[in-house]
Amino acid sequence: MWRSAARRSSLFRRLLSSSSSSYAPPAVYIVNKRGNDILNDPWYNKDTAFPMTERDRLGLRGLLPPRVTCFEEQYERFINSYRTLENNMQGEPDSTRVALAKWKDLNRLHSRNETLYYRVLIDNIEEFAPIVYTPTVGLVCENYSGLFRRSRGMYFTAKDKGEMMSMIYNWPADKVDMIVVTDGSRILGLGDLGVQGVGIPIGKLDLYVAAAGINPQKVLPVILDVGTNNEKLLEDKLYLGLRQPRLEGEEYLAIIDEFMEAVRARWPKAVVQFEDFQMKWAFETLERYRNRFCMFNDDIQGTAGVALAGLLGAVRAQGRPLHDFPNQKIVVVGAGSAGIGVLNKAKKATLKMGITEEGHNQFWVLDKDGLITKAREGLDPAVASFARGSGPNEIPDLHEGASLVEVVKKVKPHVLLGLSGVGGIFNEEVLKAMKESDSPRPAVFAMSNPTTKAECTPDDVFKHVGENAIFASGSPFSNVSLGNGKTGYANQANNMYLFPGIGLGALLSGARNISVGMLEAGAECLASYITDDEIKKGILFPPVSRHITAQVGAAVLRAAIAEDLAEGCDGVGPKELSTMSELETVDYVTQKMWYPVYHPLVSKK
Ligand SMILES: NC(=O)c1ccc[n+]([C@@H]2O[C@H](COP(=O)([O-])OP(=O)(O)OC[C@H]3O[C@@H](n4cnc5c(N)ncnc54)[C@H](O)[C@@H]3O)[C@@H](O)[C@H]2O)c1
Ligand SMILES: O=C(O)C[C@H](O)C(=O)O
Ligand SMILES: [Mg+2]
Repeated sequence: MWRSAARRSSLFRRLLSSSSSSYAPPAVYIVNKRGNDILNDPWYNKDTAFPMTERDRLGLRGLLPPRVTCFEEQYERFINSYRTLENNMQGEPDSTRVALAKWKDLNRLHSRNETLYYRVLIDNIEEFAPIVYTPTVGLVCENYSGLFRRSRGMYFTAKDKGEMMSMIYNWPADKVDMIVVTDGSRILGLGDLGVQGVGIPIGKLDLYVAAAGINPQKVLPVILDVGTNNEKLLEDKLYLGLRQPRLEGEEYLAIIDEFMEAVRARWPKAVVQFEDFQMKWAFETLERYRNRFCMFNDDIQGTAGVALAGLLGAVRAQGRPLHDFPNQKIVVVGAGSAGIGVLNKAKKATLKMGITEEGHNQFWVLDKDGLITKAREGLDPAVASFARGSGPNEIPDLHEGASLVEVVKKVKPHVLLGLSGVGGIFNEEVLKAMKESDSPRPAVFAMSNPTTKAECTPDDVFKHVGENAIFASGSPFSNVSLGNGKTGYANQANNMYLFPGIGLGALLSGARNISVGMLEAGAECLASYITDDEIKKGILFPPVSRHITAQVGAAVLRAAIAEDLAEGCDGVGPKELSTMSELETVDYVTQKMWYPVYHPLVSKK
């Protein structure tokens, strides 16, 4: 039913005032503990910022140094000590040591005082994302068993079959909104890291808190330890996971099924993000659960939306209209879960622009065996519609298994996109061949993570392809100075621009499941976020922030409403959500974001 604008905005104000706004005075928290138990709980701990009245109320008098400091002083103290650490490590030749030292410093704060930790992270997200997330998180996973100090998240293993329904109640929080789960089988481009892969859900959820304002009390990192096929880990005496080969087939699926059912039983409205599953299980689990649970696979679906935004940006950067996209020649290196996800999404965009299923002809796909053609033995059905044939539209001599350099030389692509997990594969010869691209602004996307697995660096691209090139990578690199005050932009093309907004939009809509339309709405929002001026400079993506997440989240939420998938959240039903204008939805999503401030504490005892 139509409502007047005035009624609508009064309803909207009411909804906002009932939400946990960052601008409202902080609510009082009732605490079930006293004394040291509070200081040892990072959620409640304020360190030296407990006021004297609270120290009296909570049995803290005498347990802390006498001077009460304010939040700002604590913040400054942390940042200063972090800067000292940085200075002390300057000149250290081993960059691994430096990265791990920074990660440990942040991790210690995370374990001690969550309010301070998340404020530091939110305020300095560009500086700290590379430490708590890609690329340092890769290093952390590789060394996890040695670095382990304090458990974070839940571990469900092959030995827990039949127990998960009760185990899930061991998690202390009553409500969980966001779960990121991995089986550790394909951690970034580092392969099977078994139980050590738990670092990935932890890092992804840190971004959920920082960029999407999900309450850290309501996030749950999960590792499903079904064994590992990594021989080195199996022989490592420090390894903390099950020492057995990975479960396969029905045995494997039974574990994942049981976990999903346990989640549904305790938190039926939680959003579950699948992360870093090896290709076969990534696709199989997505198909198995996408219509039954509110879940998505970030590597397939999140990456696809980010890559498509980048591909459309590359069209705009040439001064071409978007409907020119089907004429762009795109070479994709890597036909795994991420590569196939990107190809399917890009093909869908082409079909939307009026190209027929038989008529699309813009992709050349390579995997570890070279160019994929219809002559490939045992052609994977997932890649079949991208396999090159031998018709009149084909470039002669581009045979099955052709090498990357041959393909680039003959195709002269507009875009070269890597999701191969092979560091340096876009070598000098390949990049020099890209210089002959048919595009005036050849684009190179080296999307593999972490940094050591990037297909090339921005320095190589601006040197060998030319200053007009466009560059994006999965892990962060610094911009390149091209002389004469000109900058070569090193964009970061990482699914971190989308997954926080997808999860947030799905959560606030209370969606039954995450549809293609919801994902498309998020991706379209990201693609239109950058202005023409920025695109002309070669800037394809915005810095990750709450602003972009709120926009993406609102787009996802509205799509859920439009598709009648929304059931509402926190007492705000689909009807109320559907009366909000686009702008009001963005405001609503922003206001629902958790923001770290100290709350007055009152003891229950
Ligand atoms: N930037 C992002 O947002 C993002 C998102 C998802 C994945 N990734 C990265 O993409 C990489 C691949 O992920 P995935 O899930 O698709 O892995 P995957 O194991 O499923 O697929 C890897 C693919 O690369 C191919 N490959 C291996 N060696 C090759 C070579 N020498 N030449 C050409 N192709 C080769 C394999 O045959 C396979 O098709 C990882 O490094 C991952 O970190 C990045
Ligand atoms: O984790 C990332 O940084 C991106 C992506 O999900 C990956 O698997 O590489
Ligand atoms: Mg991933």
